[in-house]
Amino acid sequence: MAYYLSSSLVEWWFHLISRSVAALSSPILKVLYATLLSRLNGLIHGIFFQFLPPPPVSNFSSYLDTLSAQTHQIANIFSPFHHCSSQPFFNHLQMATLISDTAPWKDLKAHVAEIDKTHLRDLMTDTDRCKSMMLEFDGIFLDYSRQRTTVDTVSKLFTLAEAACLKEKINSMFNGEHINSTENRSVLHVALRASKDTVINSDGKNVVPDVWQVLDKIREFSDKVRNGSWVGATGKALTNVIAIGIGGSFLGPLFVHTALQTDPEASKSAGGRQLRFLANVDPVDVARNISGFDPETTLVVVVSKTFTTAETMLNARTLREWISSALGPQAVSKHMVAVSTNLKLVEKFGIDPNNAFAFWDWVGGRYSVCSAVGVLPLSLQYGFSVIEKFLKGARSIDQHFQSTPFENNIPVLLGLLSIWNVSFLGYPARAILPYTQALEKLAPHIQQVSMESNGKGVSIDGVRLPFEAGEIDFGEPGTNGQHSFYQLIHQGRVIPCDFIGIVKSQQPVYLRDEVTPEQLQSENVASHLIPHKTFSGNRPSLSLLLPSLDAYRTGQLLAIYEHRIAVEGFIWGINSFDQWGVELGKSLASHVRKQLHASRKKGESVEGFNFSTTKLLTRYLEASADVPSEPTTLLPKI
Ligand SMILES: O=P(O)(O)OC[C@H]1O[C@H](O)[C@H](O)[C@@H](O)[C@@H]1O
Repeated sequence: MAYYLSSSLVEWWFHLISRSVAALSSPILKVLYATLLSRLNGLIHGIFFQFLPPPPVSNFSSYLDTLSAQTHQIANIFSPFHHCSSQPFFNHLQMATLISDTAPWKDLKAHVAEIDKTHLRDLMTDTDRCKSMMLEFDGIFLDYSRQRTTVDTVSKLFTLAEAACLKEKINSMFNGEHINSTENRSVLHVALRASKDTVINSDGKNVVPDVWQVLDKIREFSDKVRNGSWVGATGKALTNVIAIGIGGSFLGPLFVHTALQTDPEASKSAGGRQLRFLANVDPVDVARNISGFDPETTLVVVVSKTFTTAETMLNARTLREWISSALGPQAVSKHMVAVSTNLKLVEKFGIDPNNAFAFWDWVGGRYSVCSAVGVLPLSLQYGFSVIEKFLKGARSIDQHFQSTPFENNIPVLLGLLSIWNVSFLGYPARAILPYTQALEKLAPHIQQVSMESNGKGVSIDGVRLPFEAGEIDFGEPGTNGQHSFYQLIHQGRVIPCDFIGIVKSQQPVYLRDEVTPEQLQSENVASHLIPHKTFSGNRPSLSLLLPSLDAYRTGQLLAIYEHRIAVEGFIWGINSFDQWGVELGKSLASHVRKQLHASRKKGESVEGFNFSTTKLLTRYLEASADVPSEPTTLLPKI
């Protein structure tokens, strides 16, 4: 206990040092101040070693690592040449300078006036420019020549990346440093898809063996369920799966499931099986999910990182009731399994810990599809070997992202272009437009990954941002979107578009050309209609062309977007890996729930809310006076 307490104190001390040194503008003052602080630092470590009990053996080497790293950091302050360091300490140091205060940011601001003099129509005639804005990796082709950028813009964006220490931040992520500083965690979703022989350390421990232990357990369990050696309480095979989860425990797996459903290999492998997702707390979602399913042949997977999320826990209790009322309470152990980082709560809920699949706090919810969160339900549906290909696809992009120079690095380029559009050209939204119905759930998933990650108002150091970070993501598969919101994109607001094309469709159908001679005749447009039929153009877009869409390519697409979003956050200097706004929402919702309960059960009046909320709650309570105050055991049904 004393060790942990003192260790936290030391952590806090270093945080203080880094922030206070960073606050000084003069380099000479920095050096003098750092000298003084390093002396004090020595004193603190002396006290730590002499008067406190030794730290536990397992933590001792990591403590020594920290100590040596910190000594190195203090020494580094004396170097006038340091700018970016992979040490988290320097993240504090340089993040205290907002990116918007740097010369490359100001240079890009000034550059906008030059770009405003250009038109995409003309930029597109410069073949050399266009060629320089096309690249390929592993069959994936990126063309960003339709962005409102010149070669000069792109080079200025690389200079901005340097000022933001992008390379060092990417390395810090892969090295398992605690870049999610407000939650004091590493960010290692890349470890979830690493090959068995890779070493990725978090807090001095290689996490890859743990990852593979769970993957092997999933392979074994999903094989048993699929081949009928794991059966339900009445001896019947479990051919249906309902995965309960919300947010990151839902959107990613749903996106991958939708992408694979019509892929020939995956759909063959899923033959006779069904996978559904239950997310919404609205009982309508329960009714839809259990409709046509028999508890005898259904396996329920409860997916929750925390195992406390109100919606998921309510739905889990409802489906536990669905199973036990039909098959008896003892059936739960055969029909319910769980995925969580909180195995204690899983057991408390009544799920056998042997049937729980772990993941770790260094996996953010919205980055968890490659953990058991996605891999378990998807392997039950498609077989582990198909899902392993999905992991391999994501891994190929991880390697590309980590090792490719920025000029040819797809996620880096995409991230920098987003920064250009949002922070310099002032286009805050982005449309994600995949030309395949199989990517129907890509935009909803990316909405969470992007908007929950980068929708922040302060820098990673807690300084209020003088610019708006984050972007508004939305989308729909083409051609559906064309018949819906493309009008606004053509002639209304400017919304940069990601066009995602798939060369070889999952379900190819080739029709004869249907163009009619009438369409080819020139139109005699009436003069009053001419302004309505005029398109000013100059609207940025980019094209990402994938050779096909199978499990491997789906993994690649996922990782491209995940890393692109991280790049944006790294440049803006924010923490893309926490979500305090959502946490606030959760606690506000819990106040409302408590109030509704107290009003219904004890007739308490609505108190402690503002006028509007009080009015709405009172009105709702009056209008729903027939709702029983005691929980009902009736299950929703269609
Ligand atoms: O997986 P859980 O712990 O149930 O959390 C589900 C979701 O809860 C919140 O909405 C978080 O902001 C999401 O990031 C998370 O994915």
